Amino acid sequence: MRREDLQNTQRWVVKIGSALLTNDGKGLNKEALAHWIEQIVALKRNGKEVVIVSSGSVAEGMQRLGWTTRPEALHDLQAAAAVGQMGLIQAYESKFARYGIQTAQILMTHDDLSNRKRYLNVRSTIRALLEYGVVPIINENDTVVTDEIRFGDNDTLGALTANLISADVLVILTDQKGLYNDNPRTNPDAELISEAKVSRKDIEAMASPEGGALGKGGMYTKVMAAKRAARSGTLTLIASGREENILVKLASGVECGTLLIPDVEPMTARQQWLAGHLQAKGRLILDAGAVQVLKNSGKSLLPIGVKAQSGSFQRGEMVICVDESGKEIARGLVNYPANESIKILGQPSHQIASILGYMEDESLVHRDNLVLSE
Ligand SMILES: Nc1ncnc2c1ncn2[C@@H]1O[C@H](COP(=O)(O)OP(=O)(O)O)[C@@H](O)[C@H]1O
Ligand SMILES: N[C@@H](CCC(=O)OP(=O)(O)O)C(=O)O
Repeated sequence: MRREDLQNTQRWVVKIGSALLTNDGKGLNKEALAHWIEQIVALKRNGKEVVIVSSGSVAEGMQRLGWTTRPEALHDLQAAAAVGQMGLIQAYESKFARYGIQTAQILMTHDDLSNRKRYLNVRSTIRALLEYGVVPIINENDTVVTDEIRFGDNDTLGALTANLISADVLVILTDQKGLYNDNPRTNPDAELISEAKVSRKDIEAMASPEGGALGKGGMYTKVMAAKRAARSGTLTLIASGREENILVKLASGVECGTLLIPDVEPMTARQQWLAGHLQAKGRLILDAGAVQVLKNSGKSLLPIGVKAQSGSFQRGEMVICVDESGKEIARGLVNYPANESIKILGQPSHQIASILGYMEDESLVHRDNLVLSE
């Protein structure tokens, strides 16, 4: 993959972070917004499809409510987000309208993406919108999520969106020029990394979770987002939204920002959906034989290879499969609820019916519902 190849890419997800969208915490930076929109219009005229993942609702809500510091309490954050989302979407809508381009608001939660039906629905809605030339503008549905089930940062949402629509490119615009080998906010000698493969282990350590006062997740969630995006073969660009014409420059292959190249085997759409489940309800501890079978032969997980379990899960919920040292091997949807699976652990599958009185499946996790972790 070379920078010039970016000219030939088609489907882009552009994530614009809180740190960038707001004027030092005083509401939205409407001038900057107008400049990104102008560039997105240019990309569209060049034949690209663009989906925007935009933060900024909490910051805009704080401004509208006259609050100067980001509230701590969840209900206050949610109130600010509900007020601010109005302003955010108004700003996008009115600016795109000047170019005769329609926009659409999509608010998503983690639940929407882990429920297979809702996931497929939102996927076809976004595809339809793109077909009609509309620019979808996505944010987390902050008003309905609780702390345990939120994405929190929009980098993760951007990556899952890129997976959802098999985007070619995920651009993460932020307030730094890209990924540095150390946090430039605390280390003035930190150097910008122009290009790296996503499988490089050291890039995670370089990226600190410390962000600015308004952003969530810092650079760490951006690097993790690039790794997630790579599951659909999507390449990630982390770049400064403050640089003039940044999107147009990136699209024409100019070297700026950090290019994170997917160098891992892309997953199938179903595997991406499985891997995108951020919350698991339980753990299964596998013996060494089962670990090998899962890793090397792509077979289902049978109860005989499971030594222990924890957590309370229902049939069809996500569980993490770990080896005896606790290292994650795979994730998958379990075929039996916790109170039944505990009875069949270590047992051969032909015993399931006599132990439980019925047999749903001979496996605890079927291979179609299983995805290997890194
Ligand atoms: N290695 C790094 N390179 C660049 N920025 C970093 C790094 N580690 C941490 N950061 C911090 O991440 C911040 C961007 O993240 P964040 O504040 O969450 O912004 P956003 O709202 O755009 O997601 C930067 O301002 C910077 O201070
Ligand atoms: N959904 C929140 C965005 C969360 C957030 O700040 O994320 P990020 O821009 O990744 O630091 C909002 O609109 O304010």
